[in-house]
Formats: sequence, structure tokens, C-alpha cells
Amino acid sequence: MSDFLTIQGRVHHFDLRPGTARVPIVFVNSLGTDLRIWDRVIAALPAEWTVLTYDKSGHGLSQGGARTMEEFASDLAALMEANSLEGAMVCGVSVGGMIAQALAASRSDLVAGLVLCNTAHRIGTPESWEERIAALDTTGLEAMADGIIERWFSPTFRRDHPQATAGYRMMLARTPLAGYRAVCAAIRDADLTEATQRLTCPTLCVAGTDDRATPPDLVQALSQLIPTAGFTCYDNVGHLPCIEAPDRLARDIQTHMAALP
Ligand SMILES: O=C(O)CC1=CCC(=O)O1
Repeated sequence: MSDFLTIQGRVHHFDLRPGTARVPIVFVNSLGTDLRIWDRVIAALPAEWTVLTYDKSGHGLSQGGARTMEEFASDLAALMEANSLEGAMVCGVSVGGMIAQALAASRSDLVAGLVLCNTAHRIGTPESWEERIAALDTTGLEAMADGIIERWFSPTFRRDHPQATAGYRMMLARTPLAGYRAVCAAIRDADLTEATQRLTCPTLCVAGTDDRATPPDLVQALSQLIPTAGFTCYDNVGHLPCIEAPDRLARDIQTHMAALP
């Protein structure tokens, strides 16, 4: 059920679907999206799984204010603790995958396994994020939305799903500017290389051949940093497999979950 919790003085929006399975799963969304991007994945998962989704600070219905990747990770830790979720599978996409890595590095008690979709230990360059922040300040998000959507979705998805493409474009363009800007700055400043190479939990890294934001080579490099990680790449899928390939992602999550010790 959708609910709200104040964490470090900021109201956070989350949705908890309680279940009886041993290991809960927690989903972490990307820049410019909210918890709805996971709906089709969750619909394809077993009904007995406990599932937590949430809007990170400054996105969806959550209040802004977090600044660093560590703060975004500690928001998630507090939300999991408040819901008595420990030893969870944490599945994050893009910056959500960075938050998941930072959480696993700092709070291994909360994380039994990881699914890292279309993410990396370092995304882009500080200069590229500075350019994006400058463009945001000059033109705003609406003017940048078409270019961002082309990085998010494969040409096939955009051709075959024009309504969904338009809908997710609205989700992006309606993201509060300050919240979007803060996440860009957190990505600019985050280098998780050292923290991530110390991870020891079972990890699945997922890439898409048509991902123009975190291409397969980058996601594969992430998987090679983590001794316990596997790697898979989805054909004709872009940056958001939770939207373009929800059934395949749900299957891979279940296989990964089943292999947990
Ligand atoms: O908006 C993009 O370019 C894609 C992206 C980078 C980090 C993230 O979360 O999304």
C-alpha cells in the first residue's frame, strides 16, 4: 500500500506489498522516474514476495533535499529499517543501481543480493553532468525531454509503444527540477569503484544492446569489478528494462533469487 515516511526531515513516498517469502525485494528507480516504472516487473513476480518500491528524494511524491549518493543510500536504509526489511534483494536501475551499490557497501546487513540494471560504478563524466546541469538551468527539463527519451528507449520500443513513450516523457518532464538537478550532481560526484569492488553478495548485472546512457561495455565492466557478479545483455532493449522487458527481467530476478544461499 502506498504510504509516506519522514526520513532525515524529508517526507518519502513508498509502497509496501507484504508477503510471506523469506527474502524481500526492494526496487530503486532511475533519474527522472518514479516507482511506477516497476509496475510490470512486480506484476510478474510471485504474489508471496514482499515488495518495496519508493520515490527517491526529489522524485515522484518524495521531498527533495538529499545531495550525495551516500545520502540517497542512507534514505533507503532508513526506509528499509522502518519496514523491518533486512537481507533483501535490492534491484536498482541506472542511478538506482548506484544507490543499491552504495547501500550494499555501507549496510551489508540489509542486502542479501543485488540486481544492477543498466548502471555502473561511475556513470558519465563530471563534465557531462556539469553540461546537463547547465542546460537544466538554462532551458529546463521539458526542453531536454526528447533527447533524454531517445537515450532511455530503444527505437523499436518508441516505434511500437508511442503512448507509453509519451507517458514516460511526461513522468520525466514533471520531475521537480531541483530534485532532478540534485541527482545529476550526486552522479557527477560519485565514484563507487572502490566500494563496489569490495562487494561480496550474489549480483546480477543487466544491460541492453540499445542503451545509450549506460552501454553494455560499461555494465560488463561493472560486473567484472564484483567477483560474485554475473552479466546478461538484452537484445533490442534500451536503458529501462523494467519498462521494455519486464517479463524477462522478472524471470531473471526469480532465477537470481532462487540461487541465493
Ligand atoms: O537520463 C539519462 O541520461 C539516463 C540516466 C542516467 C542516470 C540515470 O539514472 O538515468
